[in-house]
Amino acid sequence: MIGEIAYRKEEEKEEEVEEKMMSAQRKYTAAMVGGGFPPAMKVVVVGYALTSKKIKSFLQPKFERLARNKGILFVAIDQSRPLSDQGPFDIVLHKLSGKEWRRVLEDYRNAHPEVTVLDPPDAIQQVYNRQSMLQDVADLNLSDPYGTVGVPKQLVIEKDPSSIHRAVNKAGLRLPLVAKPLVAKSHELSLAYDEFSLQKLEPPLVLQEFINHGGVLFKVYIVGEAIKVVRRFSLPDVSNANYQRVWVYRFLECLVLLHLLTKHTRSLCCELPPRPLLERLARELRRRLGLRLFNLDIIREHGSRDRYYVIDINYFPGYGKMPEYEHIFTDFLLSLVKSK
Ligand SMILES: Nc1ncnc2c1ncn2[C@@H]1O[C@H](COP(=O)(O)OP(=O)(O)OP(=O)(O)O)[C@@H](O)[C@H]1O
Ligand SMILES: O=P(O)(O)O[C@H]1[C@H](O)[C@@H](O)[C@H](OP(=O)(O)O)[C@@H](OP(=O)(O)O)[C@H]1O
Ligand SMILES: [Mg+2]
Ligand SMILES: [Mg+2]
Repeated sequence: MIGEIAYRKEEEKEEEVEEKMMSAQRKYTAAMVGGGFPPAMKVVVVGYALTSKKIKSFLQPKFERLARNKGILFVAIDQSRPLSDQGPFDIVLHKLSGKEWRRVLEDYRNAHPEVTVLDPPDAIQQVYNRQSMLQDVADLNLSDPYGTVGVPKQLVIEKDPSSIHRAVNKAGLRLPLVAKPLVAKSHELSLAYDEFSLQKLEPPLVLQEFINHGGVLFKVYIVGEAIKVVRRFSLPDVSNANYQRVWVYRFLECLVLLHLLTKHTRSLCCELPPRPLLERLARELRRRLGLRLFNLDIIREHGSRDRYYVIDINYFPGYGKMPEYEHIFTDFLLSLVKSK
């Protein structure tokens, strides 16, 4: 990768000139980095610790090229070496799992408060668990002239599938229910249409009331203060006609079915949620969650003009699918350094 090679060269040269420089300035200059950056351009060094899947979807060549032109250099973090021995970085982008890695990041944040770590590991943990994921949206209880934003009624089942039926009745949840694994990184989703199917589910999971929403979902991508909304196909509404039988099925199978059913009969129409409502929601959640890189899955209740539900929050989602992400993301990275 061009960025890595350039960076290694820079490290070697840095040793040579270190004595002369005697500067606390951590920014890289073109002279230090070598080819690629115009002379005297301050280079923002972004260390990244991402899975190979994420690197492929996020660090696309067009994005890296644009970043380079704006003076941003992406450098792969080597997990086998101490973080403090690498860099120096201006920003660290990460999405890796494991307790040990979280500890490494926390130690690094404490030792290097001058580096912006996106985002704090503890804050990310909150949205990795579906029990706590939507808590801030519920607490916010947003309601203004543009609409209301809530969360579906939900219940956590830790274990014992035979107790689900009783727990559902006690909590007053109405069927059908969406069952999602408690750990948000797992994407297997089931629909339970009646009491019989409840005992077939495998805890630990979260049960959520299914909300009819016309088969359209809004993905709201958030990058710092920027937001971008796109429409996506979603699960079709549940009616008497399509749930006379008991169905518990995997989400993938469901998506194939959905795709076949809707391909020629539907287009992604309908109005986006009002911008001021989304801006307020994003602003509040950024602050409450302590995150800058996430997206929200939002649905509008069928038959309502302004009743919205947040059903999912994803940390560092698939930005490669967000229109204009290259410009939005690079501007965001530069703004972080500027604001320091
Ligand atoms: N409460 C609900 N009411 C209606 N439909 C829902 C509900 N919850 C989820 N869905 C549907 O199921 C899909 C998957 O659910 P969800 O987004 O929670 O799962 P996920 O695996 O975390 O998805 P992602 O890939 O976005 O991380 C949604 O995109 C939506 O189509
Ligand atoms: O952007 P949306 O449609 O919300 O979907 C994302 C998921 O929510 C993320 O969990 C995926 O990222 P990870 O594979 O890093 O978990 C992410 O993977 P990607 O970055 O490889 O596209 C997406 O699948
Ligand atoms: Mg989702
Ligand atoms: Mg999700």
